[in-house]
Amino acid sequence: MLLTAHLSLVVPVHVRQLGQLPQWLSIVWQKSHQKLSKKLRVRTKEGINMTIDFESETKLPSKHGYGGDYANVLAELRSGINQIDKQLINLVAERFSKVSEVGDLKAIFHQPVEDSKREHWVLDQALENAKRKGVSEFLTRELMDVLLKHSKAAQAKRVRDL
Ligand SMILES: C=C(O[C@@H]1C=C(C(=O)O)C=C[C@H]1O)C(=O)O
Repeated sequence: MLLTAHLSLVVPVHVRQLGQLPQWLSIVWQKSHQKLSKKLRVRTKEGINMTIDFESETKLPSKHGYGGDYANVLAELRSGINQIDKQLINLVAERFSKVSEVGDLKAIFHQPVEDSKREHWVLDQALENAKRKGVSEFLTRELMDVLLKHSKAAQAKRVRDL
C-alpha cells in the first residue's frame, strides 16, 4: 500500500466518514511531490470506487511540526509576513528620516552628499550581519544598493530645496 506517513494523518478520518472500510486504497498524486494537492481513490467492500479530494482539508506533514490544516497555517504565516512587511517599511521611514537630517547637516556645512568610505562601512556591516543571519549576499548587496541610492537622492533633494 502506498500510504505515506503524511497521509496516514488524514486517511482514517475520511475513511470513518465513509462509514465503511475500504478494501484497498490507492493514492493518486495530482501533482507529484506537491503534497498539498491530491486525491485519494478508495474502493469499498461493495466494490464502489470513490475519489476523495483533500484539496480543502489537507493536513501538513507532521514532520514539519504543523498541527493545523493548510489554510489555517498559511493564514497564520501570512499574518506574520504582513507584520514583518509593516515593520520593514517603518524602519525604512526611520532610516530616511535620519538620512534627511544628515543631508541638512551636509548642506549647512557645505559637504558633499556622497561619502564612499562610509558607504563601504555600511555595506560591510550589512554583509556581516546577513552572513550571521543566513541572508544571501546577493540579496543584501541589492537591498543596500537600493537603500543607498535612494538615500543619496533624498539628501540631494534636501540640499537643493534648502
Ligand atoms: C547618510 C549619509 O549619506 C550618504 C548615504 C549613506 C547611507 O545611506 O547610509 C551613506 C553615505 C553617504 O553616501 C551619510 O553620510 O551618513
